Amino acid sequence: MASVEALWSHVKAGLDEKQASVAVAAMITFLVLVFTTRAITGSPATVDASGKHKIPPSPSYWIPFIGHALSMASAGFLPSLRDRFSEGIFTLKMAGKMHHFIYKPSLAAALFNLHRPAAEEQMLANRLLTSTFGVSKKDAAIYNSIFPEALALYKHLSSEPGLSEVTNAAVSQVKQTINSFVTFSPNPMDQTEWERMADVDVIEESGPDGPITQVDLMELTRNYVATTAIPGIYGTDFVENFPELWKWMWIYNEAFVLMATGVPAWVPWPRLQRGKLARRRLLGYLYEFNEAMEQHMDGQETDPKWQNLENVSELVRSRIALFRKHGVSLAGRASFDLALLWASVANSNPLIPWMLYELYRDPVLLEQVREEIAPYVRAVQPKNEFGDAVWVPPVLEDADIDGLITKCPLLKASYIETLRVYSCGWAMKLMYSDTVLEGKGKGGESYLLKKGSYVHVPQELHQSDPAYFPNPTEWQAERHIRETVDDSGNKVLTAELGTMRPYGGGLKMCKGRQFALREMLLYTAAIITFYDMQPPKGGPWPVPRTRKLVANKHPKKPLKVWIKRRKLPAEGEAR
Ligand code: HEM
Repeated sequence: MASVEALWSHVKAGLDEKQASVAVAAMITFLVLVFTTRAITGSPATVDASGKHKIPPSPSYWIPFIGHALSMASAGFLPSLRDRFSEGIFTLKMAGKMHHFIYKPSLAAALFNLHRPAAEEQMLANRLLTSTFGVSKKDAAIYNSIFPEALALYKHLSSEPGLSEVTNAAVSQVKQTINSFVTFSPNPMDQTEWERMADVDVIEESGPDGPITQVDLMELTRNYVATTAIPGIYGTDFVENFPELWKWMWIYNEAFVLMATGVPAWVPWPRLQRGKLARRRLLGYLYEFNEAMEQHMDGQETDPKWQNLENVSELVRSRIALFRKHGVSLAGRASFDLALLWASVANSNPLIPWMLYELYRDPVLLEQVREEIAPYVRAVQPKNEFGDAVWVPPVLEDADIDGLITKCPLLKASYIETLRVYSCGWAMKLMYSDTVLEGKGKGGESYLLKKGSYVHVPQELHQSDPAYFPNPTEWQAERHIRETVDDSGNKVLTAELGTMRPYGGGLKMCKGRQFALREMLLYTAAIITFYDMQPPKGGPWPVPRTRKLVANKHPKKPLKVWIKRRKLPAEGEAR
């Protein structure tokens, strides 16, 4: 108080009497406005004019028009409102618009299951296509007119035979490369691209337990997964021809939200400027790829660096065919491919290092998972006929993905818990007409969402809700395990997503979710089979501080680990 008075006398000293009275009047007007706003805004849940539907509750705010917008910067703001409003929905006012936030699973399900025209569902996403992926207005209009057809092509990713083709391509890549996930070579010429990006440092070349390497786990894993999983979608040439692809992708990802919120290009924000440069590079690569695909599909000769285009997936081929048929420009195709490529790596790849981190820091669970997956990830050490001086790489003979999904509940529960703790997807919809959300179940209320209001489902609000997940900040895979009894009376353990919806829902639901499940189980299972990890120099595992990056959490500082090879059963040896 004393400092406010001191400040005020300082201000007064610099003003003449007339100026001072204007300043006093302005300040009083402002305070009256702010306190009146605070007094008249905010309300508990009320009912609409018909008396049938509820209007969601809303907290009060201080500043007219701006409303709650400033409070959104605080990480604890939305969780505090979740704990205050038990209805599962509340409304905030920001920049003059109503924004409803939903965190009760039944209301989120009701929102996702609304039968709205496809064009309405796509309308907001169209803005992203332009602001973030750089689609021109002309190509966006064409896409709008062919949206249902474009959407239908995702069957080549989400159902058979496409799903198996993409998954088998990843399995085949993992078989070929798992031994060079870490090469343990101090010579950069012999290291892989994903190692060089992970600040690799060989600690010991030939200790009693074999070589040890220090790496940044996030960088190593997300780049390894991108380099070996994406050939199944974009073919091998695309990934091999652009070794800097992933470097630019992660720089672009850092600026994704700034681009999505439409921060103008001229704002000198270094992260935004770097993101725009990265987008130019990525679009350049994808343009070149599309040019080569154009020639390939027309039966023309391509540059020798594009000799393996026949292994591009049916999903990508059929999209190009559709875009060609409807006159989407090559630049437009590059932008739509950027959207698909980004969706394919940005969400799942950073979750795999988190799953590894959580498993390695729980040695008991790690051993249980290793035991559970052993029949489905068959890895052996071939006979060494050259003596100890020569290292013979172990072999990943087979990875049975169906077995991992259906017979390994602890692994699957670890995947679900990793999604719960580390993913923070956010679905957003605009109401083009007054809409009633019918909450299902006992005591399910219906809510009226007015035309022109926005509806958000920040998945994290539910995923961190202690009412559903006790001690929500703790990673506990076992919480997702359920025991059931099968037809023969045997106990069966299963793990399901339950009330969680990390992939969204309805028409816009993630089209890569089936592949993401397979990818996360495959890579985690292969890596924990072939490698051991520990914190650098031993000791307890650090608990990294995190920041949100688009739809995932990322470590604020590099997540360094020491990695060494695991001893695998010798060929022909009983397990
Ligand atoms: C765990 C990993 C993943 C998560 C949590 C995730 C989540 C999501 C979410 C929340 C959406 C938006 C839904 C909406 O707008 O309501 C989405 C869209 C999409 N995802 Fe994923 N995703 C993951 C992995 C993948 C992968 C690996 C692929 C491709 C291989 C993929 C392809 C897509 C596509 C193409 C869309 C856009 C669909 C459209 O435009 O309608 N996703 N994803």
